[in-house]
Amino acid sequence: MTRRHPSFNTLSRELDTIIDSSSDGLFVCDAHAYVIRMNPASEKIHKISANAVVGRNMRALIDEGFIDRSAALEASISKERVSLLQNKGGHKLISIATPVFDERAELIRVVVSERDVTEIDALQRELEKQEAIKNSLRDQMLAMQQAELESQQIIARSPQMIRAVQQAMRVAKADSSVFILGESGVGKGLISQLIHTHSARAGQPLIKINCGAIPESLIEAELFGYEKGAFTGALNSGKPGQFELADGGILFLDEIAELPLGSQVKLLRFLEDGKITRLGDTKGRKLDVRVLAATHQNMEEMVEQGRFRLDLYYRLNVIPIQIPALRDRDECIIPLIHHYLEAFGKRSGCRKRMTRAALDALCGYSFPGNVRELMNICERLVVMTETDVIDVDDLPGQIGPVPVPSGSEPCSLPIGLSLKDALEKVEKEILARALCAHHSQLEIAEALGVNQSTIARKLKKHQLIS
Ligand SMILES: Nc1ncnc2c1ncn2[C@@H]1O[C@H](COP(=O)(O)OP(=O)(O)OP(=O)(O)O)[C@@H](O)[C@H]1O
Repeated sequence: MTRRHPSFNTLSRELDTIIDSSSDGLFVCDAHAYVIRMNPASEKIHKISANAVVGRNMRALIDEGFIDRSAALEASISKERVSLLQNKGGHKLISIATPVFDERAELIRVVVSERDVTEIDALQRELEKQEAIKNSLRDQMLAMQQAELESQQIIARSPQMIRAVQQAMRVAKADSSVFILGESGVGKGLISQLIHTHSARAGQPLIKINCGAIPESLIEAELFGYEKGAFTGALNSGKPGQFELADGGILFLDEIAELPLGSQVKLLRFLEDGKITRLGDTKGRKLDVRVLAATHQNMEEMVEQGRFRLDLYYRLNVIPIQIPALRDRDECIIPLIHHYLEAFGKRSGCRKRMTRAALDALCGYSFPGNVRELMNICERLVVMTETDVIDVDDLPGQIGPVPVPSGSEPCSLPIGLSLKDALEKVEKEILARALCAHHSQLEIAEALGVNQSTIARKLKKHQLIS
């Protein structure tokens, strides 16, 4: 079946219907901006009848104050599409004038479409207002959170650290176990406190146990308690373990990777059924304890080596929070320095400030001991610097204006030094670094592979402690 082309009359009727039924205002002008027709929507927008406008020139309508500007007039002059946004009787009107050309590229008509955008504009403004209110509320909330964090002495400025803190605040409300991961001194203990403060158990104890600091033979009794006669030297009365002491509250197991395999089994059992059994006892005790665990070890490696149970690792790792190393959060370094200079300054009654060069040198340092090392450096600087201004020369040897690549020589030795003096100097430097990176002589001794009394003696000899 062939389709017949519509006649001119049919086309014209169709066009009339389209123009008249359009909800946008439409009007047509000739090449000299005389109005030829105006649709009902346009009559409504301008509150005027088409009869009063058709045949009139746009210039005259402007002169009579009917409109301020005419898109049709401007398009008839420029012979280009013109868009105008104007106010008309308290309404916002968008007019788009499109020139129409004949086959000889002569302008023959200008078609103008108009739309009253007052409502859209009002909606847009309302939306912007709501957005501004939302932003200001969010800023207020962030400022409050920041103030709260600072009151808890937690400085978080880098995106990764802010994320870790936000995660901690979020999981605080849930009652699940949390696994806090990160190098030594990054603030895992601090995050455990934050979780405690924001949890429903805030009014109950937060008990911290460093699993690495308790001898293997004692840890099970320490954690789970014992009954009388459980072992030689056991108290006659028996003794509750830390789990029982933390009942209703939170138990923070730091250095969890150091937990012996026997205690790992007991911990797993507790995480599964909420029961512990004292050493020498036969019946279990039901307890209500939330467990937080932390480690600086690579747990996957520990599991692979058979030193940590896979099932316990999975059970603990349900909610992991990774705390980034300080060298990976540049934005935190200067705020932390200011925070600790201020805190130690207040404590010792001598306010100190730091030169830009010293701050730059510290920012370029890798802080193997993380925030703890930064804190110790600040404390030493506040106490030891004689002037009020701390400069590069006052910084410990390992930090200097030119960063020393890690793994290279610990300190530069003057030529001509005797072997004995050179060794002394290197030993002092190594001890000074270790002092910054660790928080006890025991830790330094472990890190350097000597016993604690040697460390104590050498620190004294080099006058690194009084
Ligand atoms: N974001 C921080 N803002 C302010 N002080 C911090 C921050 N992070 C850590 N500190 C401080 O650094 C010190 C070390 O932190 P913390 O003991 O929590 O580290 P850790 O990761 O638990 O170390 P370790 O694994 O050796 O136990 C603490 O004195 C703590 O107050």
